[in-house]
Amino acid sequence: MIAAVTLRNVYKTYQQPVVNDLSFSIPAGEMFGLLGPNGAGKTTTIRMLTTLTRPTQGHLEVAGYDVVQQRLQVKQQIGVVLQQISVDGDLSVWENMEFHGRLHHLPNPQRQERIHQWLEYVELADRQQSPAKTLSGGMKRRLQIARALLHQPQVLFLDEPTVGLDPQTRRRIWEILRDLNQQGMTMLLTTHYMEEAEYLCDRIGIMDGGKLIALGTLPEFRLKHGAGLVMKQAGERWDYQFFPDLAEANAYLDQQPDKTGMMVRPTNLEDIFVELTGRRLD
Ligand SMILES: Nc1ncnc2c1ncn2[C@@H]1O[C@H](COP(=O)(O)OP(=O)(O)OP(=O)(O)O)[C@@H](O)[C@H]1O
Repeated sequence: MIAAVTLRNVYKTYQQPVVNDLSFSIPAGEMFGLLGPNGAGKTTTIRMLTTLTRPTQGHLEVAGYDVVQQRLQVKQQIGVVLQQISVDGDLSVWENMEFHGRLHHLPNPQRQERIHQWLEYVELADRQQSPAKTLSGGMKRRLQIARALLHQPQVLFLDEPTVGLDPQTRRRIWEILRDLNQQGMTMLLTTHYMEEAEYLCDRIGIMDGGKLIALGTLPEFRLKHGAGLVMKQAGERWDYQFFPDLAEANAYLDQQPDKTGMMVRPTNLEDIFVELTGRRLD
């Protein structure tokens, strides 16, 4: 399998290391999620991969190009959806697309065709003349996604794509991302929503304090840490006990003479994060 994204021993240091010896790769076609709490180093990792900031040390490759030595080629191969909504509010939806298309030197009539195609795809065709500032948060995010796809990138980077959106709008964005991935788009997204990583991502890298502390699929994590969980309320906090599966967790609960404040449920990513770090994601 060809790697679409590779990081080898990557560091970024400001006053202190914020990305600390990061190594992983993403095969072409994969939807990869970087999960971690605020300040874990996820945005900095995306900023390095998308040429927005240089690594202090280490090797980064995207679509076969060296991110430091071949910035221009990398920029042509990537689409980027940043956390801050970066559409120009005074320009219309169409003009935002047009501006991006011209930046990427897309010739006409191809540029017009693609703008039509992607605005249809994200269901913004009927708003193409509206100033972008009049769009809802979810629509602006969809415009960012359409714009990022205009020059047909091989890899799409999304930093917290659904942060601040209501659950219904979040679902809509998830469907778009999933569909794009099914069409073959490689994606790296960062999130601190465990449901987002669970729902969307083939593989998940868990980051904390600039380091990758776990890497795998959710079933792999469950196999390693236990797929069944018994939670027991202990005053203000909950004690967690992991079991290989739900049946064993239930069997354990059945044996307890006093089941007050105890419950059984399947293990999720947040539980695994807590198990690994002793803290919650938020
Ligand atoms: N330009 C900068 N100068 C100094 N420190 C920075 C800079 N950019 C980021 N940091 C620090 O690096 C650390 C990691 O930040 P980063 O934004 O990568 O984390 P994150 O996991 O993406 O969190 P969030 O979800 O809040 O964006 C933080 O402590 C942040 O304050």
